[in-house]
Amino acid sequence: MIIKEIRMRRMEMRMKHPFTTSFGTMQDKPFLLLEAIDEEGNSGWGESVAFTYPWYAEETVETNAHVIRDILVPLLLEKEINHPDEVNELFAPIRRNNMAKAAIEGAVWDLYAKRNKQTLAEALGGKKEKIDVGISIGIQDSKEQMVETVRGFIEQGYKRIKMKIKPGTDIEIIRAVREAFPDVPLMADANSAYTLEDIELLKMLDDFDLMMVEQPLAHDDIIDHAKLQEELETPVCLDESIHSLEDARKAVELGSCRIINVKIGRVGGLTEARKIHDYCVGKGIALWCGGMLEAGIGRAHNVALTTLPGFTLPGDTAGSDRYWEEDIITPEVVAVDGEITVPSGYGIGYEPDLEKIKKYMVGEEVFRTENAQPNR
Ligand SMILES: O=C(O)CCC(=O)C1=CC=C[C@@H](O)[C@@H]1C(=O)O
Ligand SMILES: [Mg+2]
Repeated sequence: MIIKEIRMRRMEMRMKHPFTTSFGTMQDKPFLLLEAIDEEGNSGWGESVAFTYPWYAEETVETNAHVIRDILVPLLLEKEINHPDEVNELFAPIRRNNMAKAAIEGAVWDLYAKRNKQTLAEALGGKKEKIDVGISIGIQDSKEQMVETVRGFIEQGYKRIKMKIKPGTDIEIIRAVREAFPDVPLMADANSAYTLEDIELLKMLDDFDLMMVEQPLAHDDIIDHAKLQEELETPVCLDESIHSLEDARKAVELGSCRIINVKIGRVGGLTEARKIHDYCVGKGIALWCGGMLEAGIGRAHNVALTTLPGFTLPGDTAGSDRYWEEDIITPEVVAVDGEITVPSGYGIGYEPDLEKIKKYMVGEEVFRTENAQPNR
């Protein structure tokens, strides 16, 4: 296939509820939607997960727009692509900027699967027809509010509860939830809010039978996490520290984690995510698919990735209705009793809703050969 045109739409959507982590709170979500169009006029769709502020990673909507427009599009337009893995190779000379790369690469994966009359899950090698999903709950105003919020999601059938924690909002709130729900699969995500000086506090997490503690230490660390994992019974799960297969290999060899949260945008795309999957399966490292508060296109990619066999733990891909009054795909992603049925439609399997996309679009750039930016 030849990519003849790439459309980059700037979107602005507002989540139903604010989402608070150890970094802060967000509710408005500007993001970029990517559409890749081939020589036959077929379209594939991808979504950038970069936020407007570089608190989770170094990328932003603006850095993504620049790198996509000025660097990645010129590398891809008019190229003969036989398999989406070639996009990963084409982009390899560009350092990092993984969320920008993943947004475009995801559109090519969707296009490839559609041309091959496959679901994206099949194109990736996934076999599951349903995926188990959990829910990620932001920091709440009180432990009572957290307990009630958790109760609501347990009643909806979500298979695992992920709570955000930070110093001062950790042990007591986990204790309250564990006492209220002794058997619920429970985990905590610290988003790097602690250091090894907090090791005595972190060891207290072992009292609550957590599935894991996610990224307790620095966002770019694997050394201190290895020291922490030696002291902790609770499995450490890495998120922000893992940007590539190489990062995963080093973390596993050092013993920095027993679980990895794979996010397509953080690792640079589905090809790299699949490499991490294949490596971790061989090493007995459990995987789950993290979320970045995606709209429907990104959510659809997460569903497809989670069909791979090594994704053995419920991820953060909740239903569209958890985030949006209305999503930009039809049908929306629906979780029933903590399960999402993998769509049977070709590619991502959900139809981009062009009316809704237009409604939330605030800008668009169209790249074709005659006006693609020169590669600086
Ligand atoms: O519901 C989701 O999409 C998961 C949201 C979530 O937990 C996160 C999104 C983005 C950054 C973090 O705060 C956090 C995570 O680290 O997984
Ligand atoms: Mg995380």
